[in-house]
Amino acid sequence: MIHFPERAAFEAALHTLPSPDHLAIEAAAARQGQLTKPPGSLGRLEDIALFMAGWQRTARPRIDTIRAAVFAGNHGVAAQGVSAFPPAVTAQMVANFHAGGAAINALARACGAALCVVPLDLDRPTGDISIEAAMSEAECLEALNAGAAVVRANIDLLFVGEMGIGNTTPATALCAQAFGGRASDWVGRGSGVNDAGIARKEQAVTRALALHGAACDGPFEMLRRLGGREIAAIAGAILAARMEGVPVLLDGFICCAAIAPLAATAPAFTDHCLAAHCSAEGGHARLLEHLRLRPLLHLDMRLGEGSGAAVAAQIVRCALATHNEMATFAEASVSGAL
Ligand SMILES: Cc1cc2ncn([C@H]3O[C@H](COP(=O)(O)O)[C@@H](O)[C@H]3O)c2cc1C
Ligand SMILES: O=C(O)c1cccnc1
Repeated sequence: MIHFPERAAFEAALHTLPSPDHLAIEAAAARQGQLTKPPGSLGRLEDIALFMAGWQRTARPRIDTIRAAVFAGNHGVAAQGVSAFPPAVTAQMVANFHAGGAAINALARACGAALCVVPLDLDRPTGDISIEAAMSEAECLEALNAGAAVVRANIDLLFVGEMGIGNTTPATALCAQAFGGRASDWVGRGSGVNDAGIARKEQAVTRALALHGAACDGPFEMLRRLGGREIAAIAGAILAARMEGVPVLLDGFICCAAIAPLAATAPAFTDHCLAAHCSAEGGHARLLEHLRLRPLLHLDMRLGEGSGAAVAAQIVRCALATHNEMATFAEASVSGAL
């Protein structure tokens, strides 16, 4: 299991990222060329099969074990009136996850993912980023490691989600800090705030950037000052997945914002990630461009929890079903191209 004993270990890992197995990708591409279909006719399903082959280091990638992890945290900045819902909803939704009644429960069942729910100190909201750092160094490290702890090398596909009332506000701040621009370039309605709420959110993010911007000298400091526990946990999980060679399906705005500091430092960071969907949240399309990822789906979803990733996991299943189960031209005695 991956563990980051200190901040330096987390940042060093970003400079020694493993690459996919190019021989496995070539072998998988050769197989794709022999299957009973015109070359390229399965479009991005073929790309997904090659992606999975590269990270699983085999020409015949599998999808027996899908792990979904939902991290939950509470945010001091919620006190600024940046969400349409009260902070108590975070813990209430965690209870709903445990009871099996949330969207992610239904969607994880539908795609055959084993779901784990990881509440992170819900009784202790992080610091309000508009007036102080979200976390101490120890708290941030603990959250990163809580994320890394859900990853095992034998997982075929990982996706992560989050629950945290107010968390689109730190997510917005992380995007602006990592990739530039003003709060207004990245802000959106989150759980459904009205115009006055958007104005408060923009102001909170602008204050946070002015307060912390100059001190954000790397990805750890960005996550510590501007993030939150569930956001740092997502970053830790996705980095640990890379270190273990586990491919990842990214979910919506918050999930992608969590890795913005990592991708801004190491642009190849997202190589082991597929973007499940483009959320309806204002800044997500722009964020995906900065992450150099093309989303698989546009379903106007804006929920989080890993919900979009769970839907896209079915597409990954379809990609591997065709890749592994189709007959070749020779096996089926079908004539090849003229
Ligand atoms: C009942 C409920 C379930 C949710 N599940 C995910 N979110 C999503 O909404 C929150 C972010 O939006 P904001 O920044 O506006 O608070 C996060 O918890 C996110 O996961 C939910 C929100 C609510 C209200
Ligand atoms: O894109 C998301 O994941 C999202 C958007 C709004 C609220 N919660 C999550």
